Amino acid sequence: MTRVALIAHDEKKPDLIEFAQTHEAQLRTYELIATGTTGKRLMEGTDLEVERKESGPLGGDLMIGSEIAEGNLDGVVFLRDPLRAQPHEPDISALLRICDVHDTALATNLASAEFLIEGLAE
Ligand SMILES: O=C(CO)COP(=O)(O)O
Repeated sequence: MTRVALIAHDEKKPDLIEFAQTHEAQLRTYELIATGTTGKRLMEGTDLEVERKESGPLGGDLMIGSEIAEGNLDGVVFLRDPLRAQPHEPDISALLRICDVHDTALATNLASAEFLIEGLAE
């Protein structure tokens, strides 16, 4: 089954929830994983089942990166906050890097997330 990670920084969580609501039918056909707070908010805001990892600052980005390294993920939607520094910036860079190492589809804004979610359906 297609497996997709959904992650958003705090300022971008409302955008991700709205995106998930809009694409809920499509997302339901995927296995979903998320960092801790993002996963909680997704399950509160939609009827989607989401496997939750640790919160990002506590290692959640690295846990998702490790799934990529193991070949378990088909795509990542990661709505980063481009305007605020994050304390776990090295973990974020590691996740982005491992996506490129394994050629895993990665969307870091809503416009590309639309393509990713639709593209994986094909
Ligand atoms: O910090 C994050 C990604 O870098 C997201 O973590 P949360 O989903 O726990 O807020």
